[in-house]
Amino acid sequence: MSSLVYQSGFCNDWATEALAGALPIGRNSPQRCAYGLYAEQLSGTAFTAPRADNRRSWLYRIRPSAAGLQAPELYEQASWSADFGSGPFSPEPMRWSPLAPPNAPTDFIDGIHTWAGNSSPADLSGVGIHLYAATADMHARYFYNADAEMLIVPQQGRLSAFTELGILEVAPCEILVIPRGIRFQMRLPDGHARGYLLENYGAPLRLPELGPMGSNGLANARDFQTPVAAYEDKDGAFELIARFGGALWRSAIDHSPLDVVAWHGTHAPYKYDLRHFNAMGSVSFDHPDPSIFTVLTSPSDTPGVANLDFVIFPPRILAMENTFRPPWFHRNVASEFMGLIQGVYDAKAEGFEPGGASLHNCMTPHGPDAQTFRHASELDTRQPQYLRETLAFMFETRRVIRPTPAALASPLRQRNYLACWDGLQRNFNPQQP
Ligand SMILES: O=C(O)Cc1cc(O)ccc1O
Ligand SMILES: [Fe+2]
Repeated sequence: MSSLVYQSGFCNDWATEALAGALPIGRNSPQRCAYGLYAEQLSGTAFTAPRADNRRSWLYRIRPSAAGLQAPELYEQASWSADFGSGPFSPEPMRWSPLAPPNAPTDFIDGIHTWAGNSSPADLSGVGIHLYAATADMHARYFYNADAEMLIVPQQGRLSAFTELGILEVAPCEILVIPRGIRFQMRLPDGHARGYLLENYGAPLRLPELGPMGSNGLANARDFQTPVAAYEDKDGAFELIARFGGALWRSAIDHSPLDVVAWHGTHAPYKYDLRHFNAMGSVSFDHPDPSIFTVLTSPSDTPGVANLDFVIFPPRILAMENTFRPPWFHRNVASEFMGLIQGVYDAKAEGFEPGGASLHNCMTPHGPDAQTFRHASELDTRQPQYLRETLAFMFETRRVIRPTPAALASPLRQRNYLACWDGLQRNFNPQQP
């Protein structure tokens, strides 16, 4: 991994400068900024959001964001959508094999394929769920998302994000969060990358409460990393792509927008290594609800009901005695979109591949496949069980998740997914308690 410098903590009130003295002291907007910089505020929450939820940063930049831009024109990228349809769609459980790499050179923006989602950017709630597969750096172009905070889950290949607020590099088993509005250019240090992208149209992701767990555990705040200020001072013919209102817009820009020399505030990108997640679980019996593995949550207006929970199923030790240890059979009011970063997921012996995806919607019955059920019913639970080198995740939402027409019709769709429960034969015998 490269020698990038990060600041540690979750949504601290950061302060960082690439040139000494670039940050004003004791005020945000002096009459004249040091080095001839312009001051600009970027807010990610309402001005009046409670202090604990409030996100905004002050940027000190070579040119203000409004300068040097031509009027935007629509940019066609047909595979990235925010229209999740309105007609009926099947509640059947669905599963897909991984995306193949693109044939032609494709950058991160063009490599996004929308798979599912709910609500809309216009409602400021809901999510867009996408897969990405890319083989090229973003060249002479930059991007920002006005519609959503972006949660990126790499599955293959590293990503290097040069953002307005600094540079972050992530590899599989790490995640990257780029808040609404932050401009960036994505580069691929390995020449290819594949993974999952969630657009969060709702409240910014935050750490879940820990309740009776106490002051430590799950994702610990100090393991989150935010970059230090870094800038480009480049004039030239570039383009700035904006995600706005469910469409992409392209503007010519005469300089690099990554020209922030210093910044301070709470609205900033961050990365997190999922291997630092301190998994909690049952040390007596029974399989806990998966909310125990929440990494980040986007709350809704209803207490306890999230717009999105980002949940992982990390390597861990199962100790529960006289218990059916894998996920139980269930039907939930919440809807679940899952992906696999590496290894095997403990509810599915086969068919759920790294890079693949599954969807179990509101009240759709699902659970361990027949092979997993047989094995877990016979296991000696006096011994602990070591789940190593596995990493699955779930985007769990309060709203039904609508697959896109492209996902429904995709050749990657495993049409026989339902058959994984076929082998669960009837064992009932009223004579044998
Ligand atoms: O369906 C799944 O595999 C995800 C899941 C895991 C678990 O441990 C409990 C409930 C649940 O929905
Ligand atoms: Fe589930």
